[in-house]
This record gives sequence, structure tokens and C-alpha cells, in this order.
Amino acid sequence: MDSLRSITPDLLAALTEESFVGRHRGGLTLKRVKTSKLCGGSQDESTIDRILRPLRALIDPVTVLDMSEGMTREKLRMLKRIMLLVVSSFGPRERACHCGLLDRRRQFAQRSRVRKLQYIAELERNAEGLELSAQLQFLDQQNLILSLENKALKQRLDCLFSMRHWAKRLRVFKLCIIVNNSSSSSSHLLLTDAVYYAHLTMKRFTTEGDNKSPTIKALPPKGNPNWQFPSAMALLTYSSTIPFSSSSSSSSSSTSLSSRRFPATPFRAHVSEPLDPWRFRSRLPRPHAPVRAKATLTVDSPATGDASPRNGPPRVLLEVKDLKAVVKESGQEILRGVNLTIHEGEVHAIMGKNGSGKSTFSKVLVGHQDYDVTGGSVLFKDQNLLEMEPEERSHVGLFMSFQTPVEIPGVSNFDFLLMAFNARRKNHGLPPVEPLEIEILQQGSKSLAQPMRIFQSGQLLIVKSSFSSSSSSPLHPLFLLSFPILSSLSLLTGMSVYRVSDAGHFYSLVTPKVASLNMNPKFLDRNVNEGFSGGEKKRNEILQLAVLEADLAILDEIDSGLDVDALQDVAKAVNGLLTPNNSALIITHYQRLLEYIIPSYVHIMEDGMIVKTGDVSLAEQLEREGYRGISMS
Ligand SMILES: Nc1ncnc2c1ncn2[C@@H]1O[C@H](COP(=O)(O)OP(=O)(O)OP(=O)(O)O)[C@@H](O)[C@H]1O
Repeated sequence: MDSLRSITPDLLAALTEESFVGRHRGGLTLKRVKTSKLCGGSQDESTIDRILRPLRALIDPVTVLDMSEGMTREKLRMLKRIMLLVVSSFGPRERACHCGLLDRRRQFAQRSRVRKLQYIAELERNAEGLELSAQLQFLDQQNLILSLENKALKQRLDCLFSMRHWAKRLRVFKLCIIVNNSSSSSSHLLLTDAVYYAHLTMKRFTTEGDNKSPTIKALPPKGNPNWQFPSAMALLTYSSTIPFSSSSSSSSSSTSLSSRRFPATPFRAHVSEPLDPWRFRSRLPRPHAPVRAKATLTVDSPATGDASPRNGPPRVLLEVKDLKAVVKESGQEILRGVNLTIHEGEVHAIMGKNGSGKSTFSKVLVGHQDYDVTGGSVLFKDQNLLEMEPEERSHVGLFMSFQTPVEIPGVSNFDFLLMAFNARRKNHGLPPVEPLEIEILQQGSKSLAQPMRIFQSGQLLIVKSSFSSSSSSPLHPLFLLSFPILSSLSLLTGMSVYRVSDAGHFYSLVTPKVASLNMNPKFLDRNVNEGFSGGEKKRNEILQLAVLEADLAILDEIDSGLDVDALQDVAKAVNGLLTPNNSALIITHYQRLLEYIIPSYVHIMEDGMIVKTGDVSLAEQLEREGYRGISMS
């Protein structure tokens, strides 16, 4: 508000001149003005800065990074400070739920807020003609990064307008907009969006009307009767274009940003917030100081299941009685009275023709949003499962591997597993586990461009540290060499040398599981299921199960798309996870999987009900004779 008070009458007068270009955006009129008009013809940077500083403060919540000329050291520096990739905002709900990702709500957002976030992602997807490439990444509860690459104005407005609705709830105060379009007019549009967003979040405006055609009304700041909405807005628009206009006029700025491009503008000023990425990515070395994690935890599993049998008869893990469910949207009844009881230590297989309701049954058990339960009961470890939210179901020990595992862009497998693992530990009152312990042995002259993953634990290794604009490629260790050689190399190349220890850390828990599944450790560093082959996705599902050690694993067609070797690997891994205290519910079409994972019971589902139950010989019969050969009575 103070900054608004500093707008001088001269500036306001300049802004009301007819020469301004008006632009209408959903009821909001923006105008452009010339630098010379605002600053009395002065081209002197310090004068411009003095005049515009108060205005720049108004758009503090917004960072704009122009990526049209690629990544530079300066941009990277800014990104590194704000880009705490904690959770993908619109990671598919089901996957997130089952791995307890959403349990981070206390840290990041209330459940309702997360839902809101998902709603927005959907809204973006559904906006007319919008091929979703607006990436909204939820960094933490106060930071967002929104990449609106080459979006048309309307699409950007849709996004921004929808953001307005929940930004307040999320208490987001900071937004980073990445501009990938090099044209100055687009940059201008993006910047006006940024201003628009900043004002909305700062509650300078109210809106009326529906989402499609909102009308923005100005709320004059207290104590400033002279303030006029269009004028001030135009001024802000102007001031926000400074970094871009200076760069576009500069012919020499072909590959990197000069310091002029990020002068003492709000864009730089506000990223100096005391954000600490290392707090979140504690496996990363701080660039300038050796780090050694203090805590060395014993990685004990949060899961209740262990290999030793409990005293007494096996307890009932899951009890489903007369379960009925319909498709939420259409009301079509799919489950028409399922009954099933699973004890600890048992493996149940459900087989059945296509469309008989097997997947629906498993999805209803984990609380999939597409279905409504219309009758019956489900007790899991004596608790009413139907009353629990999906993520709670995960916490009490239910895990589901989906038929089509979902991809979670922007979240590495390792991070995902760690988050899910720690979410479960938290739920069990256990402290979080650190990923790795990293010590910098020799700091290279270059700083790390991006987060890295280190696979060779307990070894000396060298890490590439050049800048790279292909953001998704992780940095891999290049060599495994002795320290003197590494040291010389480091001096020569500017690379850094680290010693990594994983003892007692999450890494030491996850790597044997990766090995047992014959997975390449590099999969840990890739985004969850992104670009994975069908078989790799299935293995990855089992890796998640192995890390989370659920009490009841529901495996929906884990054999589909697996080659013979992969099938054996997966089956071996599942068998290795089975203890007298946990159980598995396997949905499959083929008996071959059940040759490797021997079920205690085989059920046949038909038309939304379990119509026959037998032992493994039932699956064999099915293989020989098909469903026609089996009497369902
Ligand atoms: N969300 C939904 N919307 C509409 N129909 C649905 C939905 N979910 C399930 N169905 C319908 O319910 C029936 C059972 O589907 P489900 O996927 O549970 O069968 P399935 O036994 O797992 O089949 P398959 O062996 O082919 O995987 C099908 O007719 C399916 O089209």
C-alpha cells in the first residue's frame, strides 16, 4: 500500500493520456505507456529505478524468468532458490493416495486444498483447445511455478483466473512464471498476467460474474483516494516489462542474460526470500559448505508386518460383506454383492471374464473416486475401510498396484518412494528417514546445475556440474576413480567430488529392493513411470510395494505386459514380501502367474459377484477348459 501512495500525480496524469494502448482482459483494462513518459524522458537507470521502485514492489509475488534464450547461470540461480520440487500438483490422485503422498497435507496443504489443486489441473486440461502444457507445480505451501509455454492469452487467463480461487486458500504468495516465448509482445502479455495474478492474490481486486467472463473491480487502497485502477495497472504493466524490453533491444544477448536483464527489479528482489531448498532435498550437497547429515537413522519399516507369525490363529485382515457399488457418474451398478474374507498370510486370486468387475472391486477397496458404495461393509484390520479417505487406507496398510500405472511428471521415483515411506513413518509416529549422507570432498569451480542422484554409494565419485538446459536429464556420476585422480580431474574440469554414504539412510533401504527386482538403479532417478515400458512400470509398482510393505497388497494384473523373465522377477519379489502377517489379493487372467505365486484361494468373479471359490486347481481348470468348462453354481 505504501508503494501505491508513492505514485505521483504526474505519473497518474501520464497514464491517462490517450496515446496509451488499451487492452481488454476479462473486464480488466490494461494500458501500456512509454518509459520516457513515466520517467520524464530520462533513460538513466537509477532515475527509472527510483521512480518505479515502489511500483515494482507491488508485483513482488511474481518472478518472471524468460527462458526464450535458454538457461543461464543467473536464471538457474534464481530457479534453484525457488524450485523446490516437492510434489507434482496434479499427480494422479489415485497413485498419490496409495503411496501416502497426499498425507503431506499437513506440511503442504489441507486435503481440500489439494483437491482444489487437482480441480485446477483438470480445468486446465479441459479448457477449450488447450493441449495441456501449462505446468503447475506445487512446490511447497508458499511457492508455485507455472510454466505457460506459448499459451494463447485466453488459456493463460483461464489458468490464472482459476488460480485466483485457491491461491488464497493455499496462501501462495509467490509465483514463478517461466516465459518460453521470445516475442516481446508475448513477454508483455505474460508479464501483464503476472501483474494480474499478483494483484489478485494481494486482494487489490474483487471479481464479479462467472468464471468465463469475470469482471474485475478495483479496491482502492486505504488512504489513497487518488489511486485509479486502470492507471495504476498500466503503470505496473509498464514497470514489469523493463527486464524484457532491455533485453529485446540488446542484440548481444543471444545466449545469456546480461546483468541488465535482471537488474534490481522485483524479479530478483523477491527470490531472496529465505527459502532453503536443501531443507527439502537434503541429499544434495550445499554448494559451498561440506555437509554431513547429523542424524543416522536405523531404517525400520513403518509397516506392521514382519516375518514372525503372531500367536494364535491368523486374524482376519479384510472382511467384505455384500459389497455393492455403482459408477458415480452414471449410477450403473457394477458390484452386486461381493463377499470375501482374507486372513493374514493368505494369497487370494480373483479371476473372471473381461468386464466382470474385478478392477472395480479393487478400486472400490482403495476408495477410488469414480465409484459410490451403495451397500455392504468392508472391514480392514477391524476398521471400517469405507469411512476412510483413500490416503488413510494407504496408511493403515492397503496398497494397490494399478492395471495401468500412472505417470507423475516432475517427481522422481526416489523422491516419491521417500515421500511415501516417510509419510507412512510419520503416520506411525516415527521420524523421517534421510535419503543420503553426502560430503563434498572437493568443491569444483562450477556450481551444480541441477539436483543429482548418486548411485554408487560409499564410493568416491565425480559429478557432472555443467549447466544444462535439458532440465529432465539427471546428473549421473561419470567415473568411479580414486580420489587423487578425481581430485586432479576436478581441478582440470571444474567438477566437484563427493563422498556418499548411505548407511542407515533411505538409499540403503531402497537399493536392495531395486536389485531384487532386477531393476536398473537409474530408474530411481527417473520420474515416476514417465517413459517406462509396460514391464518397467509393473516392476516399479512392486518396488513401491516393497518399500511400503503393506499389510494387504492388491495387485491388479501385474502380469500383463511382462516377459517371462520379468514375470519371474516380479513374482519372486512378491513372494519375498509375503510374510505370515500380510496378504495379497491378486487379480489376473492367467494361471501362469499363479504358478509362481501360489494362491491359498482362487475366486471367480462374474457380473459383480464372486460366484465360485476354490484352490489353485480352479485356476488350472480354467486354463484348460475356459470359463465355459466351469460350473458357476
Ligand atoms: N468408471 C467407469 N465408468 C463406466 N463404466 C465403468 C467404470 N468402471 C467400470 N466400468 C464398467 O464396469 C464393468 C467392470 O469393469 P472392470 O474394469 O471392473 O472389469 P474387469 O473385470 O476388471 O475387466 P478386465 O478383466 O477387462 O480388466 C465394465 O463393463 C466397465 O465398463
